[in-house]
Amino acid sequence: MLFHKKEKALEGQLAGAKPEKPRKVRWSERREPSEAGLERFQDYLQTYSTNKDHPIKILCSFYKGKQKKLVETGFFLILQRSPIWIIPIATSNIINAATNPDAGSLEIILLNVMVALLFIMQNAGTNYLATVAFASVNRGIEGSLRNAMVRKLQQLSIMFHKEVQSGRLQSKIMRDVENVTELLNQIFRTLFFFVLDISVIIVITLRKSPMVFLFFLVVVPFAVLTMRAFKKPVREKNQEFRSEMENTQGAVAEMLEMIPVARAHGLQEVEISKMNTYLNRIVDRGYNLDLINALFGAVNWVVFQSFQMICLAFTAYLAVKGKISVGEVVLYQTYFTSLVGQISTLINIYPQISKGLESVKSIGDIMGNSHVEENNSIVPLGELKGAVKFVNVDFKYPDSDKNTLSDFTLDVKPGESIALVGESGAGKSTVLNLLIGFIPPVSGKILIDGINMVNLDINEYRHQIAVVPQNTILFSGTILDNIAYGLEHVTEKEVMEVIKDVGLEDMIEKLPDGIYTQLGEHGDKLSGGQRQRISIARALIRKPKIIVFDEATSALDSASEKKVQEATSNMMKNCTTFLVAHRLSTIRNADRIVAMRDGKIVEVGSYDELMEKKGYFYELKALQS
Ligand SMILES: Nc1ncnc2c1ncn2[C@@H]1O[C@H](COP(=O)(O)OP(=O)(O)OP(=O)(O)O)[C@@H](O)[C@H]1O
Repeated sequence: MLFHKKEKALEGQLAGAKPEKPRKVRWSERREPSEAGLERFQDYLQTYSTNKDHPIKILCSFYKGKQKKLVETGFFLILQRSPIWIIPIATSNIINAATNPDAGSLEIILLNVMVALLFIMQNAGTNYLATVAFASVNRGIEGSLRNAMVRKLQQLSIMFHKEVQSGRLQSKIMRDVENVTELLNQIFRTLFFFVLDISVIIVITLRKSPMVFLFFLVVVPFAVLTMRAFKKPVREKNQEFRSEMENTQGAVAEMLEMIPVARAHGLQEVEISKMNTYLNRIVDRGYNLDLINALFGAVNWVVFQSFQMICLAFTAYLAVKGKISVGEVVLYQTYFTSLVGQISTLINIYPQISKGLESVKSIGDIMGNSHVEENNSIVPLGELKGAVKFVNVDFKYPDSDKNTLSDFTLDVKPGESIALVGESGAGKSTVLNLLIGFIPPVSGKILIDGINMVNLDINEYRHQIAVVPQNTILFSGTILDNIAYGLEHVTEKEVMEVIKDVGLEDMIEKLPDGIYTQLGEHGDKLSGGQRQRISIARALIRKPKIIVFDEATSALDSASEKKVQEATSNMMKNCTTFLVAHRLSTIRNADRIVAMRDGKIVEVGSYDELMEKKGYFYELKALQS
């Protein structure tokens, strides 16, 4: 956008910043090219549609095209892990050499120390290389998965977005993807190490002493299960504590939201005592958790050490009987610890694995959702003229048992202004939603410049219309960013013109940064009326051929509204206007007023015609005056 350069310069001046030195591009800045992102998006859609109930298959497909990196990661992980298997062997050899000294003992000790040191040293490098290779795969999956979800959310119908809480969608994009990344990490690292360690230990033990192998086969599962039994109460208390924390988190969020309401009604103490109940419960649960952690931690330690002593007793017995060497006693002791540790870790991460698999499924609520807005693009629209024709349109919301709109027929010429009036729930916003293409008619058709809307490229159409919604939506950015939202070529003069049209020039002049003033989140620093005017300016600057106002001036006082109307009337001569307003004086200048009741058109005519007719519109007007 033309203004961005200037804005950056302005920021630089304010901060007194020096020009930055060229620097190396970091991983986080290496963006996936958009075609690759699109290809990956298609892959994810395909995966989620064909493997709906198979999270493991979905998970495997995330690695598509990354096999080379995975092999590289595996190679470095094996090297990284190798000291764990080599050190006990070297230690065993050294102890054997030391306990049975002869002429070659010192050489054996030196050689084993050197080999062990070599394996230890390489760990630093291979650990780093494994992490780099693995992180690039996993972070890549994390990024492209979020990217695909964002793309899909932009495609899902407005009805879907109205029905699903935005908080749930946010949690899917952030928390669920995080769980999946964690799962990928766990699966690859923990499972890989588990399989490697167990295989190496089995092979070495089987070759050296089948008797010790049999002992491991019986005692290791027994040790793991006993330790697990003692851990169960700790896990349960942990879960209770976690769920209490989650409840409290929800309550804190609600309390923060309610602060203005509570303050306005003098209910601070009620809120404090409500929160105290939650906070006290956390204290109790936390205290119980600490006690049980300490108690069972100690019991667990005792069980583990006892089993180690059993293992030591058994291998020492074999050594006394001359079946194994003293060094091998140490070797098997280390392997025993490693086996018990590995199996326990695997069991402990099981909840994390099942949480991750749940998240893989939960992401499917977005990726596998079929409520996508249809865009047939059969007939090119070209330059929009603004003719709109509703022909016998019926509409029914999916969960509703009766039609919201019935037999709605209206022929609107280019440049005409139409006001929709009627009681709350009459169906006015539904007509506007149909016109924008947010919802399709159940029967009947809508023609835009004579073309059935279902055959249009809906994006091409929407680029030529503008909508001022009931609830003004601003984003954190400058006033300029908010007005020129999505437009690439806008001049300062054009922005200032629309600002003048909506009567915001006085306010902007008083701001030290003018149109470059940063708005807070959702434009919180502005009044309702100011926000609405920015929203109108955003629509006007697009020079649309059809403009839709849904209660767009409700937050303005009558004088401001009149000013906005006068200023925008010139511009609106060139475009078809659809307007919904509860304040009936607002629609006085509309070419035609369409009065609606229960989803049907009751009357159509100019303001004077309808007032003269003394019908439904006249009654509505009388109620307001
Ligand atoms: N997503 C939805 N699902 C089911 N019913 C809906 C949905 N949105 C609106 N309705 C129903 O459709 C009817 C028409 O709603 P609409 O919002 O079009 O009325 P309106 O005339 O614009 O009302 P208001 O002036 O209060 O904005 C109402 O009865 C409403 O309850």
